[in-house]
Amino acid sequence: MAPTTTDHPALPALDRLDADAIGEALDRDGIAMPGRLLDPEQCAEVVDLFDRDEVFRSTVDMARLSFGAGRYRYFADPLPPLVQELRTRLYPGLAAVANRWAEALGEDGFPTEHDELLARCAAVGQHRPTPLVLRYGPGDHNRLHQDVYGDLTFPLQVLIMLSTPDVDFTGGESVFVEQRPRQQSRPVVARPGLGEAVVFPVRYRPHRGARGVHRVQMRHGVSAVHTGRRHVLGIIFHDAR
Ligand SMILES: O=C(O)CCC(=O)C(=O)O
Ligand SMILES: [Fe+2]
Repeated sequence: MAPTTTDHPALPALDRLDADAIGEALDRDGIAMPGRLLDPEQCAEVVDLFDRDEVFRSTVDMARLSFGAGRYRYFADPLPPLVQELRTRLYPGLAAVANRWAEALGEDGFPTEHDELLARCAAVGQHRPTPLVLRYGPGDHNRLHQDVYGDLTFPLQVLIMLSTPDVDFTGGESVFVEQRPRQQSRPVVARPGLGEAVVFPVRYRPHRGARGVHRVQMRHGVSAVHTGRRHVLGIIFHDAR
């Protein structure tokens, strides 16, 4: 079992996360930026994993699938300890937000602990881990998409920037597009710094409008990297079919 203590020295920032503030930012802005979760050495550690074939279960050439351009790799089980700990410890606070959303939308809720979510995924045939690392070079980009991997979708995900914007790369903004019923799309752009996280909806979030609560759909992607290399760690909480 990976450590799940709340005082693990490797990730002190996780102890300071404020789930209420994250929920408020998501409701207001569509995304939340809770600050730096990984220090520069930890970012470098995850980037270095990218070239180690044995820690990944599969690799996607984004151009081949018309997803954009660049490469990403899904970690194999067991996840590297840092990734495992991020996924396990980020989950409970986000589950509180997810459950508030589920209630607003009249949907089924989610368990309070991540291992229980994984058990539910396994029960519907979703066994394969979804955390991934993405690498983009000049011209590479990621088309707007939603990270759905089966019937069971946990509604929030997290990306962590592993490179330093304007130093390691230029361009490559994280782009989010919201779609409300009968409205034009709303773009949101994030430029997380090294080690910083962005929390965002996988598919949609509830919004209370004049006619009651409705779903605001969201897709995310990345604008073209102009120069250098951009690495990102993606933490998706449900497993894949
Ligand atoms: O590279 C990014 O900023 C986004 C990566 C992505 O699609 C994800 O984390 O799900
Ligand atoms: Fe994604």
